[in-house]
Amino acid sequence: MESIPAPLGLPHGVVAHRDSRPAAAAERIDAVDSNDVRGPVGAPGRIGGVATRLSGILLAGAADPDSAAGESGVADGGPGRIAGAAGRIGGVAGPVGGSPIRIGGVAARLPRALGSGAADAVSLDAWPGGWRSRVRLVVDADGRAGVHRYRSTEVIPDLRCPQPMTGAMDGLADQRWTPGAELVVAVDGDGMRHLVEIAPPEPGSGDKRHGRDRRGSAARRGGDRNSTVARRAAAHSARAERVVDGTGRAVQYVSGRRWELSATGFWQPHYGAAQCYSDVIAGWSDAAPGALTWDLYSGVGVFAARLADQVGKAGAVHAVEFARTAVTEAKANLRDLPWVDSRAERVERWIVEQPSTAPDVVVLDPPRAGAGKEVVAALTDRSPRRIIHIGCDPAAFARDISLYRAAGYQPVGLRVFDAFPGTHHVECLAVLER
Ligand SMILES: C[S@@+](CC[C@H](N)C(=O)[O-])C[C@H]1O[C@@H](n2cnc3c(N)ncnc32)[C@H](O)[C@@H]1O
Repeated sequence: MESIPAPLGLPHGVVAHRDSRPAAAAERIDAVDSNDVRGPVGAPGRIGGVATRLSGILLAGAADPDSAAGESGVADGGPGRIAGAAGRIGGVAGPVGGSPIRIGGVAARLPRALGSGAADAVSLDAWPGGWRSRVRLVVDADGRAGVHRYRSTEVIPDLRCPQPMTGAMDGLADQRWTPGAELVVAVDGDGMRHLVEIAPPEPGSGDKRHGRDRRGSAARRGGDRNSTVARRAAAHSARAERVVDGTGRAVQYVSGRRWELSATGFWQPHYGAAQCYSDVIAGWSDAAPGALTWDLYSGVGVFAARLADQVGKAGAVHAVEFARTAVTEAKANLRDLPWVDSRAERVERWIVEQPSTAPDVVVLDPPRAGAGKEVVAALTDRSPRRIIHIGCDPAAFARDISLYRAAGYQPVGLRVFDAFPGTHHVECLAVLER
């Protein structure tokens, strides 16, 4: 287990009120009041319960690979607060008020739950004004941009939020948009803001988000992997996009390499995350020249590029991603690295078709619900020397790690990043070996 000191003193002193819960990574949080940030708009529940629940989920998830993500079976720990600034993940200062329950406990318990040593829990850099480079908004019947009320389709036309990067939301509240549309705001690596309006879904297109209260059963359980994927696919399918600001083509940089991608495509939302994770991965992977490596759930190939640098042209990187646009963009952005093979396939289908030849290093960065049993089983059957697994939901992450452990892999390094300040999500990265 490597040991890297945790930087303290985040500029964002995020303290949650006891009468709210922390927002999820994709959720907007309520307006800042001095040092306080409230949870998602209209969310019930108590903050102390959330911290306890998270810890419980980690422990339950690690112990039981079948345990469901979400809130089931974990006790509410009563009132408490998540500590601010120095008390965040990996911090040493105590909580600001009352209870010892704090998010730092999550990081402290994570390695125990995973059977590893102490986590190196650090924060991504933050600058005053916000960390979020990607924001997705909805438009209400009156054409006002806003966000959904927690677990509801009701649109709250209030854009005050401390998360977005400076300037990202400028002017949006003053304009009227197409009712039922979505707005994507992306601030790219050149500091350019791109604003894209995505047309409302066609009636009967399969996108139920505007017709169904998200308090439905799947949402209540946290959503299952397939329904989430299907819903997102439907949400993105064949909806006209209108570029309102910028070019609609975001330019991003990682380790001196330039990417150009659709502003509505996936990029790590914290402006510093792609570089940060890619550095951790490059440090851990240590792939030899000529080695075979896989980048699963590869997006536009940010991690594939780092693996490609290590294995060189005598090696191979298989990058697997199901979003066709992202794969087209990966091919274009990595065209000088022809030993990267970018494929538009579902990981769960692709992986079972691979020969038993052991890859040297495999990087997995699945969506929030995690990789799951089938993928982990197929992967561990092929006995890679090293697996690097990434997840922003500690519960799903712990469940996946427990699956690796059951297959004989152990975490030998673990990093936790507070990549979504003001939310209960943290980015967890583990490197595992047999
Ligand atoms: C968390 S993102 C990571 C992307 C990339 N690693 C990065 O850092 O930019 C997860 C990616 O997995 C893709 N994805 C989700 N489910 C998938 C599946 N079943 N098979 C292949 N790709 C999938 C999504 O489209 C998304 O690009």
